Amino acid sequence: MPRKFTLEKTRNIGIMAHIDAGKTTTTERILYYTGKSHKLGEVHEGAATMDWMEQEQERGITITSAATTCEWDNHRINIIDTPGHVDFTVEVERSLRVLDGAVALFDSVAGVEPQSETVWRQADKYQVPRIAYINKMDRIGADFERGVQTMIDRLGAHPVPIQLPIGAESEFLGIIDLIEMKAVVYNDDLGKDVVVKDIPEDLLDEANQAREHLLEEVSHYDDELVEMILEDTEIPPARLVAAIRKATLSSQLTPVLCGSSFKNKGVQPLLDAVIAYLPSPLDVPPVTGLEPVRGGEDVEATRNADDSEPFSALAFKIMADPYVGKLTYFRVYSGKLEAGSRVLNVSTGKNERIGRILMMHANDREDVTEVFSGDIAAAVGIKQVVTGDTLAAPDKPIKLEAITFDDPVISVAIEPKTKSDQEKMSVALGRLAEEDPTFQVRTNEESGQTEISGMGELHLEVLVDRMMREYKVEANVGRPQVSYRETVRGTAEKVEGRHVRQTGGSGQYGIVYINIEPAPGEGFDFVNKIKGGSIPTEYIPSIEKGVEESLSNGIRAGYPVVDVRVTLVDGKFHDTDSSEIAFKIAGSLAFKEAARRAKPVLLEPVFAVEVVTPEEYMGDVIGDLNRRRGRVNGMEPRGNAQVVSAHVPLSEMFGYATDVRTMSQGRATYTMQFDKYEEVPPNIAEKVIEGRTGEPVPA
Ligand SMILES: Nc1nc2c(ncn2[C@@H]2O[C@H](COP(=O)(O)OP(=O)(O)OP(=O)(O)O)[C@@H](O)[C@H]2O)c(=O)[nH]1
Repeated sequence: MPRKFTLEKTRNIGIMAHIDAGKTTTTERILYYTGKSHKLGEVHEGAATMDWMEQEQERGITITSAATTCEWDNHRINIIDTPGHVDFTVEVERSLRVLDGAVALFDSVAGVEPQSETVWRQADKYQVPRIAYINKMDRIGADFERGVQTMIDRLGAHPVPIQLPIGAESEFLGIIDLIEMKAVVYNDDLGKDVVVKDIPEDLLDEANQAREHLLEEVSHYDDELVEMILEDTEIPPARLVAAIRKATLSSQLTPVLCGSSFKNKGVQPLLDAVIAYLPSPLDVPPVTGLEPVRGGEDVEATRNADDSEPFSALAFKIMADPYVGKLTYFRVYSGKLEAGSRVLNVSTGKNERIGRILMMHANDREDVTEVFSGDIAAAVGIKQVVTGDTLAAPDKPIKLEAITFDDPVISVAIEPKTKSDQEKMSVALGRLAEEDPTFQVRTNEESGQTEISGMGELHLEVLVDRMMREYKVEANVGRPQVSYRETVRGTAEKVEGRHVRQTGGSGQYGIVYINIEPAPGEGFDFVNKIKGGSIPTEYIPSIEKGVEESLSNGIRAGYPVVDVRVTLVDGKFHDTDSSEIAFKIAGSLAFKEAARRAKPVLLEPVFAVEVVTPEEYMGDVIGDLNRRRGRVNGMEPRGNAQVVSAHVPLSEMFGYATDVRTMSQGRATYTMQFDKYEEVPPNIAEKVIEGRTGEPVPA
């Protein structure tokens, strides 16, 4: 079966938005107009087709990113759903990795909100070309110009309107298209009665100015356009579109559109803009990766978006599906893949048979026999796979760069209610962890309890909820605990680790000397400076292993140790009594002693918190943040409210949702996101250590 759409006519896009900006509604409308969904569902009444998970409907937030395929104007658009809540940044990261372009969606009243900032920066990191859509133009307080200004102020972006709104709030009637210089007026709220006409007299001046601004901005990136402007040549719309496209693809500017998805105004022009300005798979650089070489070092290689190249794809999402089992969402970068054929999971080294290939639509799925480069689809039948694995042609493998994720910052203990729950629980947790790399499961060595950890309270809540509902596990859930870390602030030199047992039989003999020092941002670094063979090379890896094992057991409180450099400087061995195990133990002992001497400290996750509150509660909000050990960084007016931004340790933020509501009679809202690890003040560190180890706090 030949491909239905050429690569030029394919768009892989994401919609990035702050929570509640209207992403679900907009996606719904897109699916409606592209004919894949037949009724307009009001999101919070549970009819929305994208938010198919129960929890999502109840909470009204989009949690999992599913890829949805639709068609518009003879193009295929794959929409990779990206969530707006920072507890799910992993979803954002993974979708940014596989999409080629994005629609950044903003609320016309709030403008750019804090979490849009996070996502925007992530998109900068992956150099994703974007167009912006200022939604909710029908809301009271809607202000297109201010929305655009906040993109400059808060994102440092280069927004250029290619549309203007006609009216605002309840008077929002449609848009002015600055390319065609026409008015698009919606006569109803269903998006059915649309007329294109001349720009209304009273908006003509404004439209001309905006058009001039657009031409000026775009001409910075197009010399020929400058000439046309200077010579007063009429610029054909297609010529202008091409110039905007070029500047958008190189991320030099962001075209801005507007609308009201809820009132069905502006959605079709948005779809047109996706096709006009966002990249096809051919417009983004070819992927690079490493090609394994038998018996040698891997070599760098690229794969072009081309069906005749060897098959390569990235698995970006694994989902347990109640009907077909495990679904692996993947993006094909090169080549093609037939259902029933074999691929190599380059990351595991195992060959896997692809059972079925499915194209996912919002509310149905279509079996396809073949997928081509640039496609996004889901495979059934891959046994061993995790997010970020590369799938490739077995005879021409390549390993694409894996997706990187932050470590979890929060954990809870969970205890199954009965013996049969115990088994179900381990299956459920295993599956959920497979789907979500920022969700980890471990057994606490001391208590024997199962601990799960993730990126925030909500993240864990949702996962526990899914475990109970989808896998019918009954369990008691403990209170959320912060994931602390340990590190050293000082140094220690030539610290001995001695493991010597020579009481008959073959003894054990290993002595090592190490230095330890802080290594900010490096995780763990091991340096071998053994000279003159004081320890034979074959024992060095065992010493490193011994040190590494100690790292995970902590120094004072049993939390993982990070950002240290350990240098092996000297040692002693015995011809017959030395062994790998003896050196491993010596390494571990040396580390424990050295770390203890090098000013160990406890680190805690600190979150960037932004509270939006009416002026009259600002004093209370700030006072409360101070009591939570928060550092208030600034305040600024936004509309008729005040925005307070602060850094607050996660351990002090439990229950904040309720407290802030009580404090402000329900009127203040807040957002928080992980920022960095910082040292815990000594008096508090003592309490944490006591709580963890049961050791008394010194008076
Ligand atoms: N007035 C108005 N309300 C809108 C518009 N678009 C969406 N909404 C409303 O805004 C609320 C949030 O919309 P959603 O589509 O769920 O927002 P979202 O960005 O998907 O939110 P999450 O899934 O929670 O991240 C809903 O009550 C919508 O009805 C719009 O254009 N105008």
